[in-house]
Amino acid sequence: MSRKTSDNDYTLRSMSNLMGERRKKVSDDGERSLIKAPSNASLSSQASASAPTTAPTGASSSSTTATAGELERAARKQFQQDVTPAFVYVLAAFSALGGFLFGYDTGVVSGAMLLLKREMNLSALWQEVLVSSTVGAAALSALAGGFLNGLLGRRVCILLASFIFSAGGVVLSTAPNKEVLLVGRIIVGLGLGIASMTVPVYIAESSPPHLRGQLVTVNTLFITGGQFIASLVDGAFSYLRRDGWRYMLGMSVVPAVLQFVGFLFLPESPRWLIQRGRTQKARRVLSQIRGNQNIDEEYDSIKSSIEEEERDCAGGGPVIWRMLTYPPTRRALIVGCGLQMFQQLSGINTVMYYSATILQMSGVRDDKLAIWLASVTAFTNFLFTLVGVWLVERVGRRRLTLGSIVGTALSLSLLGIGFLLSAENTPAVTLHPTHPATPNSTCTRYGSCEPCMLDPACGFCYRENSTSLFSSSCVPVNQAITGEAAWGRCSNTTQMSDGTYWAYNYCPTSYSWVVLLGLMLYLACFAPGMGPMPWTVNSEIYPLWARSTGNAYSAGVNWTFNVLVSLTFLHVAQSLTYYGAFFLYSGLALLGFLFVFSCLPETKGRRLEEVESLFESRLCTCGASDSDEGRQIEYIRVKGSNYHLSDNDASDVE
Ligand SMILES: O[C@H]1[C@H](O)[C@@H](O)[C@H](O)[C@@H](O)[C@H]1O
Repeated sequence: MSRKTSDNDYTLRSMSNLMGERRKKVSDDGERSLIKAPSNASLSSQASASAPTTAPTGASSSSTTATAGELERAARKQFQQDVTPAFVYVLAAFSALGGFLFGYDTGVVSGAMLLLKREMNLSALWQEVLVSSTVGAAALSALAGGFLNGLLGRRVCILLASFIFSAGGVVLSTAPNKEVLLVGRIIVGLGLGIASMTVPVYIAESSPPHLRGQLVTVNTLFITGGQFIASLVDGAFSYLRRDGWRYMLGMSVVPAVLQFVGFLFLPESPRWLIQRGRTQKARRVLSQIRGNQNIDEEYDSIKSSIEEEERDCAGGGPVIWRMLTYPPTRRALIVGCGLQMFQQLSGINTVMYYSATILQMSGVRDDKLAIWLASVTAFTNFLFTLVGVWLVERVGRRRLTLGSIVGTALSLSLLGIGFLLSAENTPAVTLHPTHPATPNSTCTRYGSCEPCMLDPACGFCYRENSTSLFSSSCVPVNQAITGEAAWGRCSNTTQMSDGTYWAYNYCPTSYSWVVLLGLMLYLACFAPGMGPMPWTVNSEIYPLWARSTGNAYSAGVNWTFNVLVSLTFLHVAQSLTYYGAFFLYSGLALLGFLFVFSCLPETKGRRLEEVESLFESRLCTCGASDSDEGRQIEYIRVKGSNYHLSDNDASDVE
C-alpha cells in the first residue's frame, strides 16, 4: 500500500535480478558480448535516457555501444523468455473462450432474427424482446457475478458460465416456439454476464505484470473474433430454407463445452486462494503459472497486501458500501464504470448492428450481399483490436484510450457529415399513390426520401435509370416482411427487373463513400483502445477485496448502456435524424475524452497490489470531496507510511 513504485519497476527489478544472477549474453550487431547487469536504478535511468550508452563488458575487452532502448529491449526479451511459461498463454486462451461466446452470442442474433421472424412470424416487439432479453439478463447476472466470484472463486464461476452457455445453446437450437426461445436467450444472457466480468479478472490475476494488459486485451480480441465468426455463420446459414437459425444459435455449444472441459484442468486464481487462506495450494498454482521464476517475492507481496486490506477494511457493511465510502476505491469505481459507460455511448453497437443498413446506403442493395459485407465490418473490428493487443504494453492504457477516443469522436463526426450530405441531397417523392388497405398511412405525407426513411412504418420505392431517379413514392411497409412494401410496385421483392427498388431504412445517395470512410475510420480508432481498454483497466484498478464487486458493477454498467443505446438508436434517429444521432455520439465521445483525460491513471507494468495507490493521489480528482482528503491522509497515517501524495508535489505525509 505504501510502496512508491515507478512504472515498470517490478518488471525492471525482476529483469535486473535475472541479469544480475546470470550475466546474460545479449547479442548486439551479431557480436556476442557479456553485458554486466545494471542495477535497477541504472536500468531505469538508462531506459529513460535517449543518448547512446556504452555497456560495460565483462569478459570481453572490446566495449559494445548500445542505446538504452536496445538494452532494455534485449533485457525485456530475455526476461520474458525466462519467466513466461506457455501455460499462461493456454490459461488465457481457454479463459478468453468466454469472450468468444460473448461476441458470438451477441453477434449471431441479427442474422438468426432475419430467418426467425419469417419462420415463427415474429412481431417487431417479439424481435426486440428476443434481442434485448439476453443483454438485460447479462446486466443482472454480471452484478450477481461479483458475489459469486467472491464466494466460489473465479474458476468455478467460469465453469458455471460455460455450463450455462452450453445449456442455453441446447435450449435455443431445439426451441419449438418463441416462448422457449426467450427462455434460451435469457439463459445465454445469464452466462454472458458472469463470463464478461469473471474472465478479465481471472486473466489479470494469473498474468505476470509485463503481459497482463496484453492477455486481458486478448479477451476483447476473442469478443470481436466471436462477432466476426458469428457474421460468417449468419451468412452461411442464411441460405437454408428452414431451421438455419437453429444451427446459428446452437453452434455456441462447441466453444462452451471446450471451455468447460479445459477449466476442469485449469487452476484457481492464486490471489483468490491466498485470500481464502489456502496458501499451500496458492503457492503450487503460482509455481505452475510462473514456470522457473522464483515466486517468493510475488507470493509475499500478495499475502501482505491481503493482510493489510483485511486489517484496514475490517469495517462492516456490503463491499459496495465500503468501496463507496473509501476514496481510492470510490475513484476507481467511477473510473471503471465511466469507461464502460463511454464505451457504449460512443455507439459501437449501433455501428455493428446497423452496418448492413450503412452498407446498403453505399449501393449494396442485395440483402444477402449486405449480410456478407457486414462481416467485413466485424472483421475490421477484430483486426484493429489486434492492433490494441500489440499496442497496450507499448504505449500504455492511458495514451491508447485517449488516442482512440479522439479518433472515435472525429470519425463519428465524419459519419454524421456523410449522413448530413445524404440528407441534404435526398431524392424527392414524385408519386403519391394511396391504397384502401392503409387509409390512414402517414407515408403519403412525405415530400422526400429522408423523412420517409426515418418513419419505421414507411419505405421508399423508386425506379432508377442510368443517370437519375424517377417515379419514386413513399409507401407503407409490410410489417411481417420489412423487405417488401405493403402494396404496389415494391410489394413482391426488393429489386424488380425493370430497375425498381424498395429501400427500407436507407435512401439512395451518392455520398455513401463518406459514410463508408467514416465507418472504417471509426472501427480503426475505436477497436484498439475504447473497445478493449474499459475491460482491461477494470481488471486491474481495484484492490483484491473490491475486485470482483468493482468488475461486477462496471460490467453491469456496460450491459445496461449497451441495451439503452441499441434500443434507443432508431428513436434517436427518428427525432434527431441519422446525422443528428451520430453528431450526438461524437459529442458524447468528446465528453468521454475529458473524463479519461482527468481520471485515468496509467497502470501499465504495475503489480495489481500497487495499482490501488494510484487512486490515492490528489491528481486523480474523480469523485474526490474536501472531506475525503482528511480521511485519506488519516488513512495513510494509519498505514504508518511515508507515502508521497503525488509524484509531483513530493511532500511526504508522516
Ligand atoms: O469491448 C467490446 C467490443 O468492442 C465489442 O465489439 C462490442 O460489441 C462490445 O459491446 C464491447 O464491450
